[in-house]
Amino acid sequence: MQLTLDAVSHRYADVTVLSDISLTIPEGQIVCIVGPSGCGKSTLLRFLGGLERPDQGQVLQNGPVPQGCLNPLTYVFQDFALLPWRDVAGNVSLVLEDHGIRGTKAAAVIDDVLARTKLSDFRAALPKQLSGGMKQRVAIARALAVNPAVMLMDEPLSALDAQTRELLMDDLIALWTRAPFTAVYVTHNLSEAVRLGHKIVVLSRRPGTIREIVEIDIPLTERHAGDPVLETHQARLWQLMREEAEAADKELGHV
Ligand SMILES: Nc1ncnc2c1ncn2[C@@H]1O[C@H](COP(=O)(O)OP(=O)(O)OP(=O)(O)O)[C@@H](O)[C@H]1O
Repeated sequence: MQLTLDAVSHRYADVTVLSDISLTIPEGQIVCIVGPSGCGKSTLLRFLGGLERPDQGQVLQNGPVPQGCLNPLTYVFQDFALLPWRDVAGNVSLVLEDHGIRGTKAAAVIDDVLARTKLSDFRAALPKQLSGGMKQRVAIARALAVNPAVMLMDEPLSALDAQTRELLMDDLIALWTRAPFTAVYVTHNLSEAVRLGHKIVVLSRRPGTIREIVEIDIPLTERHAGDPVLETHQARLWQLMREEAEAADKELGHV
């Protein structure tokens, strides 16, 4: 399934948050969204997920959902959002129970997603026994269990330390390579964006408009830290972000 934002604008009271955003999220691609704090990235994600509706413009879903899809638009949050009293398998099972899937059918899905996220040996662990990286793996396993059409990821790695982030990025790339998924991935971290994004959308300061879309056509498996092409892309993104931050700073200086 492909998602399209068509001329989306939105205000909260007297604050215009987003202005005239038109964007396509193609099936099988990871689209990263970067931009200064408060420019409307999470708001955009809520519109894409149908949690809120924009004042103007539309969010369109085109094409069929994957076979066996239980929840077409599934979120992965920064804070993992796991139930502390349920073990790893129980947290994944919850989303299946919501759809009436139990017993051997549920067990097969749980086994599959835990294997894909390297959690098979931790199925009986409680969240408090897991590191941050492992908790986020559980959240990703839970998202995969519903076989979503699009994963909406709101800064999924930003609560993790740098080494864990690297490992999780490798895991996401391995998951995508095995079975390409569609994702919208909000991040502040430009090195994450150039490692994971097929397309990187740079939003301006509030009201968020599309400043530039950077496409990177290097296969995800060939993107390595320190790659000069990726560093050039990252430098370009930083230049754009810096201009926005400086402009925001100057505006505040005039208040
Ligand atoms: N429900 C709401 N009611 C009123 N204002 C809101 C609401 N949700 C968001 N805002 C405002 O809209 C603006 C954009 O918020 P949003 O969280 O989408 O930005 P963001 O780019 O994700 O920010 P950050 O990078 O800091 O996470 C902010 O000024 C925020 O205060």
